[in-house]
Amino acid sequence: MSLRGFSRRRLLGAAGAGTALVGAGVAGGYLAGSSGAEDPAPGQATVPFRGVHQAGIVTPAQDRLHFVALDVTATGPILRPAVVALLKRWTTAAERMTAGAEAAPGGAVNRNPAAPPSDTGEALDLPAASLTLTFGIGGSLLDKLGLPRPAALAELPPFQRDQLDPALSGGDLCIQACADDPQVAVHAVRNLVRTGFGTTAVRWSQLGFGRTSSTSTVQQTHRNLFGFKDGTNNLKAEDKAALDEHVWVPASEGPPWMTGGTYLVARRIRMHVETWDRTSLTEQESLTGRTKGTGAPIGATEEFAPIDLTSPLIADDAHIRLASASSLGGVRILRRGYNFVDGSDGAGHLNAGLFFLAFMRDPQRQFVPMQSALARHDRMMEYIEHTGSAVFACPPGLADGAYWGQPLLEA
Ligand SMILES: C=CC1=C(C)c2cc3[nH]c(cc4nc(cc5[nH]c(cc1n2)c(C)c5CCC(=O)O)C(CCC(=O)O)=C4C)c(C)c3C=C
Ligand SMILES: [Fe+2]
Repeated sequence: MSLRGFSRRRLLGAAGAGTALVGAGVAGGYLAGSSGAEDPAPGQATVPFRGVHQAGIVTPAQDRLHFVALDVTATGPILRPAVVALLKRWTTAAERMTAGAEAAPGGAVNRNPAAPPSDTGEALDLPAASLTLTFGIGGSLLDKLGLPRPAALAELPPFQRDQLDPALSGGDLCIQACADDPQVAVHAVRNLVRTGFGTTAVRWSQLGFGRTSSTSTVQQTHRNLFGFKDGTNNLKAEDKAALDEHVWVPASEGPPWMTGGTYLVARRIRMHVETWDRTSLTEQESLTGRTKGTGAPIGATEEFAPIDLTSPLIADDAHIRLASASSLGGVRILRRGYNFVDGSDGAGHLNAGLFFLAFMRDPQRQFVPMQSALARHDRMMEYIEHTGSAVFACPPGLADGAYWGQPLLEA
């Protein structure tokens, strides 16, 4: 029986999502880095909402995304209490939905029929589908609250060939919803957005499909819309030392509310797939630095073979050379992006691309040098265009009873 089914909803009752839902998460859920050997049937899995780190970062990347950036519309003396109240409501609803329950007790059909339902209903009867909800804070919200921005949350500099649309960039808050069912991800975002009415307004949002990064060694590498395996040389959940080095903010770096958290860089990258499709296979592989079939580095046969950067077969302006840790003094990032197709552009082209999401300890020291090198020298830039950009601070995971943003707002 689905957690969203009638029996389950009655079982949870009006008050007690907390204990029951945490239990459901542990019983049926993935633990970060688990082997997957005991995974429940597809769609039935739950990912624990609380923990040391937020879910949706190193937990196995699901296949679908709905990402939303919001602005806080409350101002003046009510700003801070309104944000605190909203984050408490969001946390309660998010924890319920990640466990497969409706956004609020009573839900879609079991409340006063003369009042709007407390859940919009489109996920009734659907299981949790590994839903994760990951929350981030934009530097602009800290400015509004009169709180200092961590240096890592400074605005990104302009990069060569950026074509950023302000309407697809920035935001005071973000929520990343990932699930193995698009309807579950959309339902979660819609219900959180609805809960924010009067305090927040949607600034921009992005749907994604076909994860372009694996975040665990048990996952297969999927393909981007250029047809190449993407995520082969990504950081993986199993490499905890690398995550500590490149992803999680250590206590020594501060501020205290970010210890165990990470920063998210989001870039909406349009891919000119029609131009790409008129490019020879040899050129496609040469500018990527990998073969299209197996994903192996050019000159090797296995996908996960080490990249020999002394080889002249990997061109100086190949994507994987320019983005590699050895070309960037050891810099690495955790990629977690998705493909998108937002219809067409009215000029006979698909409005398609990669919604690039990456988590890192300090965007200024990691994303900035990497993207600077790519923007200047990457031959792939002839086929792509960065049209949206945002950076968010993603605080650490929640202990029992805590709400999203609490260490920041109650410091
Ligand atoms: C600034 C960071 C990066 C952007 C922006 C980016 C865009 C982008 N990438 C691809 C396709 C592939 N990227 C691959 C590897 C790769 N990409 C980045 C960073 C950015 N990519 C890194 C750090 C790496 C790994 C480099 C390494 O050390 O080997 C690959 C190869 C497979 C893999 O390892 O993932 C592909 C393919 C596209 C299409 C794109 C923009 C649309
Ligand atoms: Fe890349």
